[in-house]
Amino acid sequence: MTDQLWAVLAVVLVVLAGGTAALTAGVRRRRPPALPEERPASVATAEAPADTLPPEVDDSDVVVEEPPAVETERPAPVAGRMVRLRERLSRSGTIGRSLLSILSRESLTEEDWEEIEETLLLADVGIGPTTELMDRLRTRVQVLGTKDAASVREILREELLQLVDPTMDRTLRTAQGVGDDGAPHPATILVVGVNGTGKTTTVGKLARVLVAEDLEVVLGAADTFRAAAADQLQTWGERVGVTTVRSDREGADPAAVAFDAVQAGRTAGADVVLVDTAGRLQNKADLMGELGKIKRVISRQAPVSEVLLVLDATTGQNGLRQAQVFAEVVDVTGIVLTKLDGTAKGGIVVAVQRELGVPVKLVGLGEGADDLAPFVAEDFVEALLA
Ligand SMILES: Nc1nc2c(ncn2[C@@H]2O[C@H](COP(=O)(O)OP(=O)(O)OP(=O)(O)O)[C@@H](O)[C@H]2O)c(=O)[nH]1
Repeated sequence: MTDQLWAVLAVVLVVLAGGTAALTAGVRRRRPPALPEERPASVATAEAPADTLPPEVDDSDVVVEEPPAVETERPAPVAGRMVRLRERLSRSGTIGRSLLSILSRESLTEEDWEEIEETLLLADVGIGPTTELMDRLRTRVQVLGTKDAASVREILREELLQLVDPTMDRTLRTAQGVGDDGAPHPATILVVGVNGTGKTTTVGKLARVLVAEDLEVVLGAADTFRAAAADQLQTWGERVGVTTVRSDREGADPAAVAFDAVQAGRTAGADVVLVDTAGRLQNKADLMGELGKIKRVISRQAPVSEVLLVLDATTGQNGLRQAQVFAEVVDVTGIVLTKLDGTAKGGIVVAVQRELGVPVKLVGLGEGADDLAPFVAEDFVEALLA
């Protein structure tokens, strides 16, 4: 009898213990969900000041890497870089030189015009701008009485310039702003684009452009997808005495790095915070989620001043499609066209501006540290005709 009693007791205990475990597991699984990112402004203010990290963002592994106290490089002056690097555009110049030689022929046949069209399309100018330019050239060449070389060149220069659009505002927004509390905050520049387009290199070169203009810069290595990208960026920064905010953990939250970079910039009284991002394109929703979150989190401390989209000029129409995806996801304010030194497809400048309605602000003209130039429409067209 006693044995039976003990057995019943044991069964009751086992059942009770199992029930408790199940309950505990249930509680663990039913933890309250993380706070939604988008909350009404009033609630967000009540729960956390605007300049603190949102609870869903963990920055415990983000570090601020001060540059070592060594002698730093002085980057090359920025003004006139496009003129100085003009010979790097010699391949792009094929388009200008070809057009010039065709237009200079005694009388132009339909075949000549077809050749002009082909030249423009091969240089990636795009169908719309090509048709437009041809119409204008036909009219102007007809009106032109004598066909001296100088007048043909001048007509072509004017028409190409109109296509590249010298009226677009290409200035980088690098001025500090003032917050609601009256405190200054740095300009923040988010750099987006597909991996391999030269994004990290561009952020490094852009830091040098800004340092050459005597601006205080902080870098944010929010491309946490590839740990080497942070090392690469830090090296760029160290060369010119610029601090890099980064995480050593691959896959760390990019928004946390971006937030801490802007915070470090504010604390240091920096003029500009440059944030490199990963921008993986395998899924538009992911991209939108990641870049949207980075932008929102940065905005808690300072509005995003610029979103620069880095595009590889050698990728032509494919690059253009990538650009469109990014433009649908974030408000791109400027384009950086890299590797323009290695391509005859300089017409992409026109095509991308037309497609996105956003100006090309900077161009990459080589692998050297100071081979990034502010884009000047007049200098570009002159280089095409040189
Ligand atoms: N010729 C030339 N090469 C360039 C230019 N800009 C970048 N590159 C090269 O392009 C390669 C890729 O550059 P990265 O900066 O590593 O590319 P990324 O887009 O940052 O790639 P992830 O870091 O993987 O995102 C490097 O070898 C650069 O030197 C340019 O304007 N001209």
